[in-house]
Amino acid sequence: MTRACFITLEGLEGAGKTSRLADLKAFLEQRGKTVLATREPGGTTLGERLRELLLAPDQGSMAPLTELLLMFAARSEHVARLILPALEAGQWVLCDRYVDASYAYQGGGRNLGAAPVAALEALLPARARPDLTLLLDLPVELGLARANRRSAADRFEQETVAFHQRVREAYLARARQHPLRYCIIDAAADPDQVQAAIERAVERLL
Ligand SMILES: Nc1ncnc2c1ncn2[C@@H]1O[C@H](COP(=O)(O)OP(=O)(O)O)[C@@H](O)[C@H]1O
Ligand SMILES: Cc1cn([C@H]2C[C@H](O)[C@@H](COP(=O)(O)OP(=O)(O)O)O2)c(=O)[nH]c1=O
Repeated sequence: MTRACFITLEGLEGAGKTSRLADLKAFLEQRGKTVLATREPGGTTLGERLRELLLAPDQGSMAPLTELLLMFAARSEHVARLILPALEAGQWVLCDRYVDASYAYQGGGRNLGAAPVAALEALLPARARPDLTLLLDLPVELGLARANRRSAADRFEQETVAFHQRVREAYLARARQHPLRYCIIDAAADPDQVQAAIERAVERLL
């Protein structure tokens, strides 16, 4: 039996992470895996409460470091209570956003840089490092247009195009720094093509 894997989906708003995660869960279950699908910020009761604070449009701005620390507070709870126990029980874990989102949004979008994110990441256990990160990449305007069609804008979706451009660039820089872990997927393509590319990438872990 192969070891349970930890797979993260990353990308801009509207990239298709939520839709593809559901299909990927079904694909893995067809292969006989038990799968936990979860998201960040969130996943636990406390994490979902922190998510509400972090995303509420009427929250207004917060200091970038406060935002980063709240993301990691939610993540610490998520890792300890959900992700590690699932992996240790042999379940595959699929997570809609994870540490790389902090590099992209707080490090890149909010201009904090990578150092504070790396310092917090170092506090997480080694087993909580993803085996594969699927970066659903697409132009900013396309992602925001899709996200706006879906629902009212949250605190991040209200940000400028320039903010989201920095987020995208920070994600692509992470992918260049971690070429073995990352797989960049063209998320502007049709859903079927995106799903096929994801399944090819995941097949290597099976
Ligand atoms: N490849 C695609 N082409 C066109 N529309 C898509 C594609 N993938 C997702 N969508 C649509 O875009 C919107 C955002 O998708 P979603 O999965 O919620 O993205 P995310 O979780 O990355 O923000 C949804 O309305 C979804 O149906
Ligand atoms: C996990 C994480 C998320 N975020 C942001 C990115 C998203 O805008 C938001 C989560 O919203 P979410 O609804 O999950 O994103 P999407 O619209 O793509 O489905 O939180 C960070 O800024 N840093 C982080 O570490």
